[in-house]
Amino acid sequence: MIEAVGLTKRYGAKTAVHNLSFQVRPGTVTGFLGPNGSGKSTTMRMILGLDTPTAGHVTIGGHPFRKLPNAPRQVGALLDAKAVHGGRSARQHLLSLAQLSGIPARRVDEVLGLVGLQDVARKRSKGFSLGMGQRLGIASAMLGDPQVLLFDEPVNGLDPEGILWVRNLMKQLASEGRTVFVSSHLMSEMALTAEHLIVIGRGQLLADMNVKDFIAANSAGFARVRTPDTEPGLAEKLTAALSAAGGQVAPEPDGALRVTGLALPRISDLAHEADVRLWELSPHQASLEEAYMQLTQGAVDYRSAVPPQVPHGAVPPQAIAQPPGMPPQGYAGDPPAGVPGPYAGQPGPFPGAQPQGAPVPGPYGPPPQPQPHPQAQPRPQAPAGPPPAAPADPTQQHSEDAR
Ligand SMILES: Nc1ncnc2c1ncn2[C@@H]1O[C@H](COP(=O)(O)OP(=O)(O)OP(=O)(O)O)[C@@H](O)[C@H]1O
Repeated sequence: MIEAVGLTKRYGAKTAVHNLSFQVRPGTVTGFLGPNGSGKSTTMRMILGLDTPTAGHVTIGGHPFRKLPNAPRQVGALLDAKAVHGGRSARQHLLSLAQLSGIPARRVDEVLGLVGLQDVARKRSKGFSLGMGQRLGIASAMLGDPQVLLFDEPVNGLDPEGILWVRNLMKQLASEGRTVFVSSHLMSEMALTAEHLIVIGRGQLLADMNVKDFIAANSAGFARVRTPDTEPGLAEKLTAALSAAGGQVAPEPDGALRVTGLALPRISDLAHEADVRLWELSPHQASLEEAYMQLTQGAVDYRSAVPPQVPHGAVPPQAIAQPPGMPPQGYAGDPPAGVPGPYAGQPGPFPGAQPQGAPVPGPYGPPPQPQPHPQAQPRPQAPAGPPPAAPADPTQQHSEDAR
């Protein structure tokens, strides 16, 4: 298990990570999400002993990485796939890592086969594509058959077959009882890969919960209702009836109606009372991407000049409070100065965080109201995994000194 407590990292005046506390448990793929510059890589580097926290601490199996007995044999990481000597072949690269950690050469050939690089094993890695580099990085991480694995953007540059392979690999590793912590910007992929999410924005914890709860907590479900196309005027009649009953009704591009604020049975009854036949009445839930965009709206440091639309089914924009010690910054899309965000003035160490264990809104009820957030959600203990065997050398990745 990885455990961070009050983890903080400042680079001069810049606070990259602020008072971050979370646990990454074995037996589950835990996704690590956050906008660009939110502190994911910094957090991963601190976990791997490559950066020293300004305050707080982070441990793996109860020990700081640097004090782990035979750390490289217990923890594997992919931080930067380009951190490879380009003049060496894939096999030479892995062999040198293996030799440093006392891993037999046959394991090198095993992992090359595992990641599908056996045919190019003797080619210089500088000719590798982005996807091949990612596979080599994953091979390095898995070289020691470690119990704890960290992957920073592992599917970056992979083709659809490669993405599917990484997804299955992560799940397989977790099902073996390993701790798998993976960052990604691809929400659709995270929704398929991770069971649990840790979301940060501007270095602060925004959410620590399972994917299903995360979507429910950060988006409102809706109903799609369709009246017969053959009978003009029915949609308007139904809209009037639903609106009078307190529902919010919006047209969908295909002519159906999107209804929030009313439960499905109530919509059905109201349609019946208004003598409106229905061709469709179906429940819908926002996607992880919609929920994520909604949660992190106030915590995005870098965005295009044209801000994205707030997705349908998502809760209203939320402001992420600035942590103490962080310089005031102006962000496109932030609430105007002086307008308190919904979390302003709320107690607790993570003012921008989402509640865990808070009542999850009904799928067709009003959007959820933000709450102060306890920092850890109780999760069932995963079964113990196989003992760690051999190394991957995260210190091959760029270090604090190198930055
Ligand atoms: N060595 C450093 N010196 C100064 N500032 C740094 C250093 N490393 C990171 N930062 C800053 O800390 C913040 C967090 O950076 P970090 O790379 O951890 O974010 P990230 O979430 O991994 O971003 P991305 O998704 O773009 O990879 C950024 O503002 C970054 O510029």
